[in-house]
Amino acid sequence: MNILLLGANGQLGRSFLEHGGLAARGHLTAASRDGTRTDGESAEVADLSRPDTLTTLLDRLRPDIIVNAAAYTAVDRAEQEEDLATRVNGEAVGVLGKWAAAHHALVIHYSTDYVFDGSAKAPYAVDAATAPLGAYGRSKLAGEQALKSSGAAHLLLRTAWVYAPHGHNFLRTMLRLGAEREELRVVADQQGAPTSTDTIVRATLAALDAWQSGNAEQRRAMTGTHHLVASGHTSWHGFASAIFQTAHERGLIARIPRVAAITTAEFPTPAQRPAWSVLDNTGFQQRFGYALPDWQAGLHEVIDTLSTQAR
Ligand SMILES: NC(=O)C1=CN([C@@H]2O[C@H](COP(=O)(O)OP(=O)(O)OC[C@H]3O[C@@H](n4cnc5c(N)ncnc54)[C@H](OP(=O)(O)O)[C@@H]3O)[C@@H](O)[C@H]2O)C=CC1
Ligand SMILES: Cc1cn([C@H]2C[C@H](O)[C@@H](COP(=O)(O)OP(=O)(O)O[C@H]3O[C@@H](C)C(=O)[C@@H](O)[C@H]3O)O2)c(=O)[nH]c1=O
Repeated sequence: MNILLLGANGQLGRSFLEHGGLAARGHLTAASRDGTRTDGESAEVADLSRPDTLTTLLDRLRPDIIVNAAAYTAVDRAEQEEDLATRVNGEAVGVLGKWAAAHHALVIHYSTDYVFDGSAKAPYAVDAATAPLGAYGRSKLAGEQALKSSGAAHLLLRTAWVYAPHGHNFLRTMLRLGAEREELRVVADQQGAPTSTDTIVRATLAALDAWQSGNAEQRRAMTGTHHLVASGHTSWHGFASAIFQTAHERGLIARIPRVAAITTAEFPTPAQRPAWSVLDNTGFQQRFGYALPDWQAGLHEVIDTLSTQAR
C-alpha cells in the first residue's frame, strides 16, 4: 500500500513522521512545499499553491492513501492573502480529491473549528451550519466542499487549537513570551479544545485501521466529516494558565508569569476568531471505537517531552 503524506514539515506532519505509524502501514512517501524534511531525510516536492502541478506527482507515486497535513494556517495573514490561502486550502484539496476519486484512493484531510462562527452555546455537531468569520476559515471550508464534491472516499477530520513540542503554535508562543515578560494578557472569552498533534496522529491511525478493516458498507458509513478534538474545553487564558502550571510542576520553567484574563476586544487582531470553538467529538469516538483523551492529557505529554529535551 502506497501512502503519501503532504505537509511533512508542519507540526502535524512532523508528528506523523516521528510516530512512525504511517510507515508501519505501507510504503510511505513524505512531501513538503520545497522537498526538504526537518529530519534531513529526502522528500518529494508538493506545492499546494500550484494545484495544477499535483496531478503529475500523484500519477507518478500512485498513492492508495493521501494524508494531507499541508495547509495555509496563518490566520491573520490570510486576511491579506485570501487568494493564496484558497488555492492551498481549497483548490489543491479539490485536485487531490478528484485524483483520488479516479484512482480509488482514500483522502485523509484536516479541517478546522474556524469554519464555524462560534455563536453556538453547545458543542458543534459535524453537520452544524458553517459560517466562517475570516479568510482562513473560508479557505478551509472551500477545501471541505471541494473534497466532498470530488466523489473521493475520504475522512475529513476537523480539529482545533493544535499544538506540539515543535513548530509554530500557541503553547510555544506562551512559553517564549512567558520567559520574556512578567505578565501576559490572554483572552478568556474564546472557548475550545487544545488538541496535541500526538492525539491527532493516534486517533487518525485508529480511524485508518478501522477503514482498512471495514467492508464497503462500513467504509461508506465512515466517509465524511468527523470531529477529532481532545475532550473537554477551556479558554485560551485557561490553556495558557495550565501550560505555565504544568511547565513549572515538571521543572521546565523556574517562574510562572502572571496571566491576566482579558476580553477579545482588548486583544484586537486582523482576523476575527470564534467565541465558541467547541466541537462535539462523540461521533468520532463511537464510529471508530476510540476514546479521545481530555485536553490536559495531551498538554502533560507535550510538556514532558519538552522537559526531557531540556535536560
Ligand atoms: N494549527 C492549528 O491550530 C490547527 C490546524 N488545523 C489543520 O490541521 C492541519 C495541520 O496543521 P498544522 O500542522 O498545525 O499546520 P502547520 O502550519 O504547522 O503546517 C502546515 C504545513 O503546510 C505547509 N504548507 C503551507 N503552504 C504550503 C504549500 N503551498 N504547499 C505545500 N505545503 C504548504 C507548511 O509548509 P512550510 O513548512 O514550508 O511552511 C507546513 O509545513 C491543517 O489542515 C490545518 O488547517 C486545524 C485546526 C487547528
Ligand atoms: C499571543 C497571544 C494570543 N492571544 C490570543 C489571540 C487569539 O484570540 C488566541 C489564539 O492566538 P493564536 O494566534 O496563537 O491562534 P490562532 O492562530 O488563532 O489558532 C488557530 O489556528 C488555526 C490554524 C486553527 O485552525 C484554529 O483551530 C486555531 O488553533 O489567543 C492572546 O490573547 N494573548 C497573546 O499574548
